[in-house]
Amino acid sequence: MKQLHKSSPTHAPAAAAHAPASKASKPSRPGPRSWVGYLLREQRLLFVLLGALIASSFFLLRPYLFSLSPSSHVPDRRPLFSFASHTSSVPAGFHPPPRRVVVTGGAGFVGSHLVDRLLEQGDSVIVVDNFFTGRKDNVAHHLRNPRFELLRHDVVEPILLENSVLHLYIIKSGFLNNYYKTNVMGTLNMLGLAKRIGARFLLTSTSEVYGDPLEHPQKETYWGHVNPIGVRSCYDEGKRTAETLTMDYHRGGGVEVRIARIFNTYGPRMCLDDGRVVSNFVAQALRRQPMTVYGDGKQTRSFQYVSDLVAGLMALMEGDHIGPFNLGNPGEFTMLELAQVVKETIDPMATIEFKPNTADDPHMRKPDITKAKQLLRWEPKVSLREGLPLMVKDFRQRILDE
Ligand SMILES: O=c1ccn([C@@H]2O[C@H](COP(=O)(O)OP(=O)(O)O[C@H]3OC[C@@H](O)[C@H](O)[C@H]3O)[C@@H](O)[C@H]2O)c(=O)[nH]1
Repeated sequence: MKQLHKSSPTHAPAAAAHAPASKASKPSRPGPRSWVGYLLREQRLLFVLLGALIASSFFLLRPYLFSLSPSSHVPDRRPLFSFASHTSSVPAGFHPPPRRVVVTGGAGFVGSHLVDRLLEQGDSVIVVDNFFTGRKDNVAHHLRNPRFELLRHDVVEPILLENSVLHLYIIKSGFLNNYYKTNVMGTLNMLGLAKRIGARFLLTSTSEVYGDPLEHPQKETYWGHVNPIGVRSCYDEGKRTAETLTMDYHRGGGVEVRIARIFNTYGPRMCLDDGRVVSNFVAQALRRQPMTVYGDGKQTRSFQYVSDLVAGLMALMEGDHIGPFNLGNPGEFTMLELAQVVKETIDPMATIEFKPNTADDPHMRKPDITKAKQLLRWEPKVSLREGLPLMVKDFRQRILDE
């Protein structure tokens, strides 16, 4: 622009010399031919084309320039999973820039399924995982995808990243000493990140917040029955604190948050040896070992297939409601009934073996999902008998590969 202005004085006398003649010989409104003549004289056409080129380059390059600029920390307040192009206010053909979603624990069982879904819908995903229980194999099929990044990092330490944050961490039993610290410090660090960059934050909480419930089935309004100093407290109290922190950052810090309370979930990619009941029974039956039933086996749980959970998490992120929402399958089974389903699915000759139960084990658990049905329009679709064979296929392959 400056160069164009600078060059104008050198041409000014020539332009002035032509002005009276054209005024005298032509009517006040110049016709098309005079415009053509005007443009062709003294390389004016060149300047017009140059101007058009600069303007169009600016608009074409603008999204890239903004995304590269370190000063572009403009809070992105649009929903994380935006279907904005479907709304009437957006011009047809316009596609919003894809989102960058951070999934902590994204190489884990649930996390990796969520990552599949996010990439499928066009988002870019940064997986942050410390690989304590997550496995590179779970996301290996994305390693060549330019919209996928994998970072080895423990969320207990702060991390500097940009754009949308989706917080998911699933930690297996066996790292009990780290539970509370990870739940609290990890949540705090990720909430800090979400606050700094104005991103939406999803906390994957758990049905464990209800403890050994005195209300059955459990509604989100139930405050729970938790032993604060018991062996499970590092997990259930850790998640309860994580919920508290999340609401605190929402109320005090204006962070846009969502909370899911996840009930027992199973499916392909579960850790073979995470100690959970479905993975234990399936792996034991496949290895022709007795299925270990803890206690009298009459305690109940409700088992949800992983694709149903992912659909619920997506609906929660896309929706306008903070939650908490119970995400689980209300189908309720005793552990003896579960053992029977596994037996029928894998091996009719499978046996069971009773073992002492762990302390404070909840006697029953079943989600009331009325709230999620009404507000998220979500409910699980896959029954235990439909979902279990899909998990067994994956487990059989991995056990064969051992
Ligand atoms: O081999 C086993 C393992 C477990 N069990 C029993 O199966 C029941 C379920 O135990 P799991 O360890 O699978 O799961 P829990 O219900 O204790 O916790 C689970 O609940 C909700 C999730 O958020 C948690 O991540 C998950 O650990 C318990 O009653 C347990 O005693 C067995 O009978 N045999």
